[in-house]
Amino acid sequence: MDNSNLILNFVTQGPNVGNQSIRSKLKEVRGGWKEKNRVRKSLKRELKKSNSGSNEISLTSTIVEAGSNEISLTSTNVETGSNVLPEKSNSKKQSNQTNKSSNKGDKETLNHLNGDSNNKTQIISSIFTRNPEIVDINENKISSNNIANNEPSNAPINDTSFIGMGLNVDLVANVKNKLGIEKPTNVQKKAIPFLLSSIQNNNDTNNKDVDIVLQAETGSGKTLAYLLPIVHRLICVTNDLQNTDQKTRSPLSRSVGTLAIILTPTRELAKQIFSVLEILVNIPPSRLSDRHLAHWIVPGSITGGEKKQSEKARLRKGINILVCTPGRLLDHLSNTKSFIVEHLHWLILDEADRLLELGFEETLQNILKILDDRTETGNNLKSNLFTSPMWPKKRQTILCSATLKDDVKRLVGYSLSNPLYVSGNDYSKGQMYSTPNQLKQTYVITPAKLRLVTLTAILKSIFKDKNTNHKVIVFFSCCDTVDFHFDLFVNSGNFQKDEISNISEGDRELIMDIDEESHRESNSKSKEILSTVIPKVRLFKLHGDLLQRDRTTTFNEFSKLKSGILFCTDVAARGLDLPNVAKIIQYDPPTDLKDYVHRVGRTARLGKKGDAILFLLPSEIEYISVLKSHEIHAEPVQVEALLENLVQKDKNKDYKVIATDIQLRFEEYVYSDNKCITLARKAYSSFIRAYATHSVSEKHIFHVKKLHLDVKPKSLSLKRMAEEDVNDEFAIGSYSSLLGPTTKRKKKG
Ligand SMILES: Nc1ncnc2c1ncn2[C@@H]1O[C@H](COP(=O)(O)OP(=O)(O)OP(=O)(O)O)[C@@H](O)[C@H]1O
Repeated sequence: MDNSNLILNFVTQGPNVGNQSIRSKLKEVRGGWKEKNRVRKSLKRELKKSNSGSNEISLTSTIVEAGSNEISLTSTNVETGSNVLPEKSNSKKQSNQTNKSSNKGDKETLNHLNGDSNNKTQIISSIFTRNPEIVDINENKISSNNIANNEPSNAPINDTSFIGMGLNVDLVANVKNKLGIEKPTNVQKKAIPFLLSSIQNNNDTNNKDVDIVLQAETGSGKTLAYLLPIVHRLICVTNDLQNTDQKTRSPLSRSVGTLAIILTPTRELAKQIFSVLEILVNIPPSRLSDRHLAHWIVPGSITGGEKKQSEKARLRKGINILVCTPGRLLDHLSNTKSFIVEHLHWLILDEADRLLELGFEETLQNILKILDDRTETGNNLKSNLFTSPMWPKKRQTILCSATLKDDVKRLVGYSLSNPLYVSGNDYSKGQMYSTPNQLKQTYVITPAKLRLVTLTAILKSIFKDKNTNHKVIVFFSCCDTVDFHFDLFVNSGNFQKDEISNISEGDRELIMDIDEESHRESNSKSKEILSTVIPKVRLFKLHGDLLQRDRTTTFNEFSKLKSGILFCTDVAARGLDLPNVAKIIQYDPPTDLKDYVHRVGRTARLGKKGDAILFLLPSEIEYISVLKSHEIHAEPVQVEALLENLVQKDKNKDYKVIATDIQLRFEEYVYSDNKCITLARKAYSSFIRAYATHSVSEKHIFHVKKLHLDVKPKSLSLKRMAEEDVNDEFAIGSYSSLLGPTTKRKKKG
């Protein structure tokens, strides 16, 4: 046989034939895993020879194309005694045959190979057969002028400057030098003057230090919109005090306690805000004098990631601007006596919708009550430190949100008094959501069986040019699906099927242990995790079940990175500023519309271009109308067009053949190891649970019952799933339609 066209065939035996002897012989082998692997392979070869006449044959074949790294693989179970030997043939003819035979009912697609159909039958997974018909009711309703108005809506604007708005010159210079920010965005232009109002509109008592609701689309710079005025006012207060009391440099110190609290829903966001704050207050000596303008201001972040005692110690010393998460704040307000909040002047509720969504409403109410009781503002402040007109006359509360749903409005009702609504956009007719104009939004209706290969096709096409940098975020609905797909994309590309697929469970466990050893060894050498499915691309995962330390590392690394893929849950959807993300893939639709807005908002930030694609099942098409009713317009993309991206090198190849090969490789990988199967099963059940959490208003589109009807018309139902939960085959079969693998399996052992 020619090396350039190497075909390997492995024939599986009945589950226990010869396995005992392999296992016992392997145990006798001395030496490391490499030696054991070598012996195992030779034993397997012997075993194969001696059993070549067996009646029940499960056949798998691997075609290795010389000169190419791409390994294509097909497999299935054959129930006759015929020995099936696929050969590499004219690939185009082969794919044509695949197409023609694609309707052959319950058996997997039969592919009679060119020229010798009598005894050479290749059977491939039928991911292209019996898929529901896709009727896109939205397609012809979309007119091109609805799509991605190219004028960026969240970009900095040229007609105003920060100095023109009244901000301190040195603060503005600092922002320019350290953050490269020169011009305000629309929301900053609108909000900052109101937040400086004590200074700007001193005579206008109606317009002084009002509470503010800040609603602006994602990536429009809301953080600086509230941080800049606070730091500015503290600088002005310092200057005022220095002018009245020339002898002291500044009588204000960190011991004055906490003057501003910024509440955020997640630790990541708290850390992000804190790092911006550190930059803002670290102003070099003024060009006009040698004074450090804000030297006394100590920012701090308390998010529960460290020991409570050390948090207490930091609070005792004094944190003037505190960024924190609600649970920890309430804890310290209730239990840390040295936590001084009597002089609090600003309270910011950032990502307010997310705060509520994570169930913090009661915590927020308790925090507000304690702060109301303990805060002394305006005339109640006895110290001379607070006589400057630059202090807000009362505690100013600012609520930020990219979306304004009813729960947020309720929160506004009891936490803000007579608030002023400032919006970065021209929200029309009670519009609650807005996405950046320049964001290109698309959707693809994908039959369940094609989801995984479609995702692979998109990722492969994005990274096909090795010299271009891309950052991509893929959103999943739950932690377990992130874990499963992460493992699949990290390991399945290197998976050598011949290593393990044809041996018993007992031997498999032994061998998997050996292989894990080697895997651990290679992983400890390199900290970077590369995908083997999308070669040479770094892969990250981020979700709430990971250790905080790992989450922080991932966030930091992915932020700095030029090229890579992040698999994540909605933990990364809110507020996180991950620079230069080019594409968002919503592999699982969001469980709430506002999550859609936040997810796509990780790209197209600050006027930059961005792309977002949403995966929908055929039963979920109506979701596009829901988006449209909220002025969110997405353009359809055909699944076939995306899959054609799989044909990269050999243009004569049929994308269906390649997609099937990829799918089967995934399947073989999943079936190779009990751990993978467990991951898959967990992913499946968590996926179903997450699916059940779609909001009531969208239940008619995303209903678990619909999902089952759509996914496996004949055999699937939730009840059946529960009964059969112990059965790997069934679980994987069910899972497969939704998450990936689709080949029907014979139950082993
Ligand atoms: N005027 C500006 N010009 C250029 N860049 C800016 C400007 N204002 C803020 N930025 C930068 O834009 C990025 C996004 O800002 P920020 O995180 O505050 O946006 P956001 O509106 O809060 O977004 P999200 O709703 O997604 O949380 C940050 O990296 C920030 O440094």
